[in-house]
Amino acid sequence: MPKTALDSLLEPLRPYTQNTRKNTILLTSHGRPPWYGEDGKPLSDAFVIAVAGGSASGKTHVARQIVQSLDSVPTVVVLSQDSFYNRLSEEDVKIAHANEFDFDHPNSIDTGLFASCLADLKSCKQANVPIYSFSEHQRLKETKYLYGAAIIIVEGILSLHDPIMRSLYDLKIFVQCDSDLMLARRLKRDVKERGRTVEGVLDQYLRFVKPSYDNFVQPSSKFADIIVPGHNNSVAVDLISNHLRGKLTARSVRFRERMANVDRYLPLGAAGGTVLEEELEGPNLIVLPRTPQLKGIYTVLRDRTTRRGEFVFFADRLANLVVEKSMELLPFSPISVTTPVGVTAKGMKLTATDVCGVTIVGSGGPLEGGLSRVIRDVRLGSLLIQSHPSTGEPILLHTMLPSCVTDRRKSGDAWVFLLDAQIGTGASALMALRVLLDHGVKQEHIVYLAFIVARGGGIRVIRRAFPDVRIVCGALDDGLGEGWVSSETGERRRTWPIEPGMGSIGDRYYL
Ligand SMILES: Nc1ncnc2c1ncn2[C@@H]1O[C@H](COP(=O)(O)OP(=O)(O)O)[C@@H](O)[C@H]1O
Ligand SMILES: Nc1ccn([C@@H]2O[C@H](COP(=O)(O)O)[C@@H](O)[C@H]2O)c(=O)n1
Repeated sequence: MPKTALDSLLEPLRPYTQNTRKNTILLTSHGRPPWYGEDGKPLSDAFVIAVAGGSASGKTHVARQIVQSLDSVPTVVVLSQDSFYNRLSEEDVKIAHANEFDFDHPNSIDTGLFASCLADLKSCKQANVPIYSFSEHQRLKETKYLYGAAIIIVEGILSLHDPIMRSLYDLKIFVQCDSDLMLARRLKRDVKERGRTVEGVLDQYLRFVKPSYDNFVQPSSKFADIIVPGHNNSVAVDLISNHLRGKLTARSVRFRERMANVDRYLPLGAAGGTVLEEELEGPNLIVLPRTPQLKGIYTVLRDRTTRRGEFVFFADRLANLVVEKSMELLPFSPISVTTPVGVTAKGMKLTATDVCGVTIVGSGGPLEGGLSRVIRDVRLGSLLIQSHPSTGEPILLHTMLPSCVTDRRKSGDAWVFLLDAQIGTGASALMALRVLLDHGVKQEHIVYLAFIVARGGGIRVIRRAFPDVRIVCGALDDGLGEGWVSSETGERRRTWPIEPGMGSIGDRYYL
């Protein structure tokens, strides 16, 4: 297949986005296009496929083949039932080591946790999935953070057994394999990969694996939409992959252009521009006061002849001002301190504990220094959002978020400064905000920091979609122009630069 501009963009990220552990595979193949509408709400759930079948029937093989043949679609996650074995007591671990524990009975699975992780991933939220060790017969302490799947493949012997799990699937597959072949494969695999002896494997097979297969696994095949053979199944996998591709194409959205031209379809109302101004100047859009000092900074930054060193100096000054202004939005409480002369002085202390910054890579960088200068040791994360070379739509290529955001127990209390130098069409901003909300961060705990926000355009869409998000910016610019750019491969696409603007702030700051 010829290499596209997007392939080149993704190449350096490959090692970070592929995890081929048996338990969970996260494969971010070609970036994630918008998964929500202009109202900011998710448009559709992730597509969930269940692959059931006996032990060593080839479920993982089928799941991996599907992942491989879907290399051109956004994000595919394989979620294995193995990750959800119940936590065992010390006593039960000993029983398991003596080959006396029944890991094939439905009661051995923490179905509640399995279903809630799957429901979260399906509804586009993150999940912290357990990691299982077959040699220790136990869940490890660490969990695997998963987020952003467009397709989820659930794989496990009992994945079609439970009715709640079944209600979460969009496509149900059963891998039908000859019993002798399954036993032969299992013997080979368990001795080689799971540290078992031949006698142990045969004993476990006769006592637990085979009875469970007959009582629970095979009967669950009646719920399957498709029965796939356990060998020579490449034709079946091709058919399934084509079906999935069709489903995803039907779900793709394009709306950067609509956001850029929002004023044409979102009427301003009878009073002309009045509605626009009201929409802009609500209490949650805070613009720095236009002092001569601030105007001076903007003059240098807007001037195309300003050299890089000077640009960086003034951008850093502006970053400090924007960050300090945004600090007013955090919760403080009164405290007293004793001064060096022994007198009590009343003061204020920041009460929010989990405060972090999330940078939109490239554009948000200049604000990152400002945040680090104002909040000592602030935790920082990043989102890599780029424009697709041919459609121009934002695509989410990588997320690296601070633990207070990725951990569901903390994200509801976290305060996040989203750092992005400018909001133009607002398409990337909408995506970044959706990512934070998917993680459970509250709208009212998000402060979007920008040097420039363009009037009209996407800011109106963002304010309508997420009215409680606070936006702090240095200036409101006139609006958006129209232009064209060419990618490395010669693909031409439309752009909407902010006017008067500062050009590409990230490029001028870093290059
Ligand atoms: N279609 C197939 N053709 C050849 N070998 C296969 C096929 N499916 C599975 N295998 C082999 O069988 C073994 C068990 O397969 P796996 O997919 O891990 O089973 P399961 O996940 O159902 O336990 C592996 O060594 C795998 O390479
Ligand atoms: N500690 C454990 C847990 C599970 N098993 C066996 O794994 C089989 C399911 O995994 P597959 O990859 O084969 O689907 C199941 O049949 C359990 O007997 C185990 O041996 N030890």
